[in-house]
Amino acid sequence: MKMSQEAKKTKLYSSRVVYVCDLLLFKECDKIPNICGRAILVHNLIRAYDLLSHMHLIPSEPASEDILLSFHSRNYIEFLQKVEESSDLENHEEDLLEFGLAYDCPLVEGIYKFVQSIAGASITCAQVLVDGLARIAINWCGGWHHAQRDEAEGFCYVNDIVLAIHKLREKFSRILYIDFDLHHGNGVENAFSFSPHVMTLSLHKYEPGFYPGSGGLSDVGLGQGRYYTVNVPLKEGVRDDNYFTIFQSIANKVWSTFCPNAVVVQCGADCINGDPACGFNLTPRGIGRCIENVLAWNVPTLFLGGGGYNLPNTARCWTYLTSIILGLQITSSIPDSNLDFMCYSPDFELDIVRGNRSDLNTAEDMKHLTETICSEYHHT
Ligand SMILES: O=C(CCc1ccccc1NC(=O)c1cccc(C(F)(F)F)c1)NO
Ligand SMILES: [Zn+2]
Repeated sequence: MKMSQEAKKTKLYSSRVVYVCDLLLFKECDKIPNICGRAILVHNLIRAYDLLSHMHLIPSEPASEDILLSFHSRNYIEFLQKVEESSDLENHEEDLLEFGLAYDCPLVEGIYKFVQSIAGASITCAQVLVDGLARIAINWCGGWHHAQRDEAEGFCYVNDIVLAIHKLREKFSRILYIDFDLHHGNGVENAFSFSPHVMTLSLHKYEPGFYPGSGGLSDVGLGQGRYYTVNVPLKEGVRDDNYFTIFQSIANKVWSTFCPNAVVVQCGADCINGDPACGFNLTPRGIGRCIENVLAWNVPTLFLGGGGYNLPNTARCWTYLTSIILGLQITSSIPDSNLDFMCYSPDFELDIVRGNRSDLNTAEDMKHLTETICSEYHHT
């Protein structure tokens, strides 16, 4: 049967990798606490390694009010619009607190435009996958997994991930969300805990008093969504081998039982050795092996950023992951054409080696986690 022009175009794109390249978005991203300058640092390193020429660069469209309301409450969105216009913030004190706009989510300048921009980038990527214009999309300015429907939380002002998954649901019936960030992806899990169409899989540090505190082994989803929430609570110091082994076991079980037709991956880099969060002892190679597993599934996949407070290391990590996604080998010596070359001193190497701190996860811990999680499927 003769291929139509349109089908040929889509066929052509379906092997493509789309990358959100938008200087306005990078500027908005700088407003997020503690990661000022990170977005452009990541972009500059990806460019210095000449990876941009292998991707289809797209600008980001700000999210409309309607799209934001597909997850967030009208109260929250209207408050953001109101507070952006008003100059006298004094008598909004208690409202600010009610919507989480305090402490780790201080009010940022032009907050509504900021939220439209941050959410819009991930939704733009989801739209590209829905339209079949590419099989893979990357937005390193996304991944804000703590935001709840009616409040900001944990540096997350809008849940771009939930909004992107909601957009993907227009075309895909079973979506797997994978969260590699050091912290539990509570906002995304909460949004879909009752849904059998979205499976959320989060690997994170889990110990008394560690933020956000949710994501225990017994947290398996609710109602129709029971057993469509998977949590892998880990102790501190986990290393690449333990992490990859348990991810591979669970991911392959999830693949064969849930059969996702689209995947969203949050690649928060605060799980990497050297991050001030100082939780895990992973290297980008460890996460790289996990996403190679995901790439082998060959279904539409959206890659997002997230945490990552050692800015040069986060740039190293996401540049390395971009090369894995593209299937390209890149040199470990940072190109001296890079604008921020001095940030990568003293080694000027892309590789991040693991630390010597011990992995508190014993072989028994890992065996127990794997058996408990992989045996869950006998119920369904
Ligand atoms: O990374 C996060 C947010 C973590 C968070 C939530 C609520 C309150 C504080 C934090 N911040 C940190 O855990 C943290 C860890 C290391 C370094 C920093 C930094 F931003 F101050 F550098 C912050 N989620 O994936
Ligand atoms: Zn985090």
